[in-house]
Amino acid sequence: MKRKARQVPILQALACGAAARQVVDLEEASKEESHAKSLSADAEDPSCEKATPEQIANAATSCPALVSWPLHRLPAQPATVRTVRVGETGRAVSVSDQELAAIAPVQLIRHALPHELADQLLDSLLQESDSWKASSWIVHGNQFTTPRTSAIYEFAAGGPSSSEDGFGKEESRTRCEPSATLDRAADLVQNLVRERRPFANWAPTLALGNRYENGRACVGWHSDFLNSLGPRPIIVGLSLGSCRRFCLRRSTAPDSPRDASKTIVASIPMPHNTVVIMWDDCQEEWQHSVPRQADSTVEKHAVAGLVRLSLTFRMSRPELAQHRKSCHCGRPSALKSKEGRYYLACCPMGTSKQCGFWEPCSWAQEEAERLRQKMKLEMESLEFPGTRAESPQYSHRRLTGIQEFSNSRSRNEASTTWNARSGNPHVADRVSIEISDDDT
Ligand SMILES: O=C(O)CCC(=O)C(=O)O
Ligand SMILES: [Fe+2]
Repeated sequence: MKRKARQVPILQALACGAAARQVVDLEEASKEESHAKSLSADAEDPSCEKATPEQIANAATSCPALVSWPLHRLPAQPATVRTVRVGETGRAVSVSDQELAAIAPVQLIRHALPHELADQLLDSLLQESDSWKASSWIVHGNQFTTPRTSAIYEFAAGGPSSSEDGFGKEESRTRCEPSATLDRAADLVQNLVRERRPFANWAPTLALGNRYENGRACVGWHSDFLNSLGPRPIIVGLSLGSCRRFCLRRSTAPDSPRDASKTIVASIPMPHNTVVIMWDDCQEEWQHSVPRQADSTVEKHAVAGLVRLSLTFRMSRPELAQHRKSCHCGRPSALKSKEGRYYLACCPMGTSKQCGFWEPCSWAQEEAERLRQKMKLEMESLEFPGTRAESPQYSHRRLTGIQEFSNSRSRNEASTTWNARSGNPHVADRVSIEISDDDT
């Protein structure tokens, strides 16, 4: 892969953390969610900035779900799956990585890279990330700074400028040269996707690095910009260093009217060298975040300590440049999606202000539909063990929520079945899913 070096802008990041299967009492799950809401914020939501270390510590103390999470507090042996129902507000269940793929359009890969490579990448990025910068933006006249630092690594020479991706020039995001180690990691990440979706022809052209110094560093609920990626992109996150939680929530009304008032929130501890592939419904229909955590709940890495680094690998599509459209303010507008509709909007960064530009984006709507049909045909032509619905990329559609999963078998049976499939289950292979009546 070729390299470039320069300054770039961007506004998002993602993350993940450790390992654990932990069931959270629903009442506490809701508390945790509301803490997540108040303590972590979207790149566009400055509230992420506001919590002080004391508030974080207090929140963790008053929220058992947060304090009971860390891996080192979990039993050494895999625990059994437990579901707690509290009133009618929802419930939380522990699920395996495979089960998660049946609920959300993501796939987790543990020990994703050869260990030496992951460790080497961590070592080099720990050093390089000293030069990474936080970004700032202005809302209602107030300046906010991201509670993490980041940088762009561009692999493909001649690809579209990151500025078209919301990584705008005016943000002066650090742009770094990918090392040979990162190039190799990018190639392997590409293979991980291609093994699962050969027809997607996915190849990362850039990676956004995020450094989370400690539990206060976070990224709030967001979906990634689609500008240069186009609709329904595949985005792959690699976690290095300490173990933080990577959260997903369904941001659109589910298909089934029965579930319309429900929100599914997955909280995924992701240890060093774990990959999450966000498949092509993920940016459109789900949001992700790396919420704040009390330092005492972050499982440290032997070398990185509390520091977590993430790289999100993305593929730009130069042919989409023709569709670029400027805001009233003259800067590139951002392509976004909400509830299945694509639109272009002003997305101020740096010191610029929101100009109010907004319009539906018909080409993206058509492109999304084209890609959906293409995938459907290609998935059908592939041979999966079992039915098409068994494919991880499709299986989440089969369920309107975890309730089908929960109802379809006894929870203990489910646990046994899935554990048996995944061999000797490790605590890292469990995630927690919450369903609440909270409206996103
Ligand atoms: O650090 C992470 O895993 C999340 C980063 C992220 O959401 C992003 O880069 O857009
Ligand atoms: Fe993101």
